[in-house]
Amino acid sequence: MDYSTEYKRKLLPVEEAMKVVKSGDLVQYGEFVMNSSYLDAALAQRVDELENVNIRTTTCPFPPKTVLADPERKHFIYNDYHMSAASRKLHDKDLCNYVPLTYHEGPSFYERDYVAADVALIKVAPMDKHGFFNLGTALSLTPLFCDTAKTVIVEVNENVPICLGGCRESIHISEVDYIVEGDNQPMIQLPELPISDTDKKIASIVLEEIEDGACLQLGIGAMPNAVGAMIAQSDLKDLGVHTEMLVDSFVDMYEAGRITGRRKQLDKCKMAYTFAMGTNKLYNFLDGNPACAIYPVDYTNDPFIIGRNDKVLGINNAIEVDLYGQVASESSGTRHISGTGGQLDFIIGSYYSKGGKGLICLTSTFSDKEGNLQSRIRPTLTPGAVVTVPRSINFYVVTEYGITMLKAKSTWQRAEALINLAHPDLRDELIKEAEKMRIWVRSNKIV
Ligand SMILES: CC(=O)SCCNC(=O)CCNC(=O)[C@H](O)C(C)(C)COP(=O)(O)OP(=O)(O)OC[C@H]1O[C@@H](n2cnc3c(N)ncnc32)[C@H](O)[C@@H]1OP(=O)(O)O
Ligand SMILES: CCCC(=O)O
Repeated sequence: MDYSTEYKRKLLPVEEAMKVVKSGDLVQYGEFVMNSSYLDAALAQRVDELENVNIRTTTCPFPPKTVLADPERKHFIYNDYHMSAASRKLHDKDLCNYVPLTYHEGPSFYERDYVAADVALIKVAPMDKHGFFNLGTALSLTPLFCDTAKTVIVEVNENVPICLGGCRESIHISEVDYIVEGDNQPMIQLPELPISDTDKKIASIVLEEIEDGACLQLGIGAMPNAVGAMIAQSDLKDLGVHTEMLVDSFVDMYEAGRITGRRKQLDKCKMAYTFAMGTNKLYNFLDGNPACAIYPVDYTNDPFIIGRNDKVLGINNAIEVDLYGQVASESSGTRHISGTGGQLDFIIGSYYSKGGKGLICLTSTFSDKEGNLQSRIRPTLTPGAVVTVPRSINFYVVTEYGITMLKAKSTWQRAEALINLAHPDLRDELIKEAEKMRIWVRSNKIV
């Protein structure tokens, strides 16, 4: 079948396409690096004509022009399911709302009609001969935006890599209302983060936990990248990947021969993921590569699906952990930092996995804005901090001073184990605080 007539019929100049948006609408942007700055800039041109337009995204890496054009928030109200550094800065200035999300539940928000977009603005690769536009590096919740929006507008960009997948990695022209040909901006690249000596120390402790045939999930930040770099140089065999986010270090591990996926129970020989963010090294690797399979997040992050692979090793970062074992990864006190994302999904999923381990990794200290060294292992979480992983679900905690497994430990055993992961100079203070909090049973008091 020839789709070129339909393509021409649906093709609009960007200014015309943006006229679809009305005051009071909910406009759903794409996700992660698949956000379209081209469509956003065109919508921003209409700032004075529109009122009370809600925009939703997931981890948009740039500050949208719609938001910058409206510092009083009279026209556009911006919402993010998970703060990027750019969203965090906007949130600090009251220009971005956070929408709490346990990541694998995201698609169900739309399936259950808790939220429905009026207009979806989605960046895609050029149409193939079968009439499909590939959705590129972010599947996540995007198919549900397209299913539920009253109007779907796609921006075609020739630089979007074709990400092959397990399901719904493309949208068909019959499901698209309007097509805009964009400015073919290159893919947004995230700089590789510098890896500190402490990150390397933590990574070396994590490496000890990884066996041949393990199935990896790496979170965001320098430390998971350090783990990836060390694995690439190790002699580990037949590692698998079932992750939320695919980053550059997976390419290094694959090219070094560490990843084959042969021992996976699901998606054998494929790296399963729901979004990718990194540099062109990653995007070039993904393009048309059958070794990778992108899926919606209600597959990759469903704890029961995660648990069907054996030896799942989830490696994620946190902001602080208290002596009860509660993990705060999304806020520092009342300051919102990021989001729950898939952290809880992977801690729970790794526990369901035969031989699985869910690791919360953090440096033992943090320098505050005044340059004072603060312990990230704290008696209680900073007031206002949001709990990302409850104590009953937390599994392993790692700092540069070691690793501990919390399951089946009493409250005093947990506190003792966690104090042993704190910076040695800060341990006495933690012991005193634990005593005040009466965490110890008298006979087990630390002396
Ligand atoms: C994409 C994925 O991660 S997939 C994995 C599953 N999802 C998750 O784990 C989600 C929850 N986790 C996260 O969001 C991240 O891992 C984080 C926030 C815990 C750490 O991420 P990193 O990129 O290493 O954080 P980074 O060191 O850049 O700090 C981010 C911000 O938090 C602030 N921050 C970090 N630690 C602290 C602290 N102890 N006290 C106060 N502020 C802190 C930093 O100053 C920075 O703010 P800024 O941008 O204003 O300077
Ligand atoms: C949107 C989810 C991103 C994360 O898990 O960090």
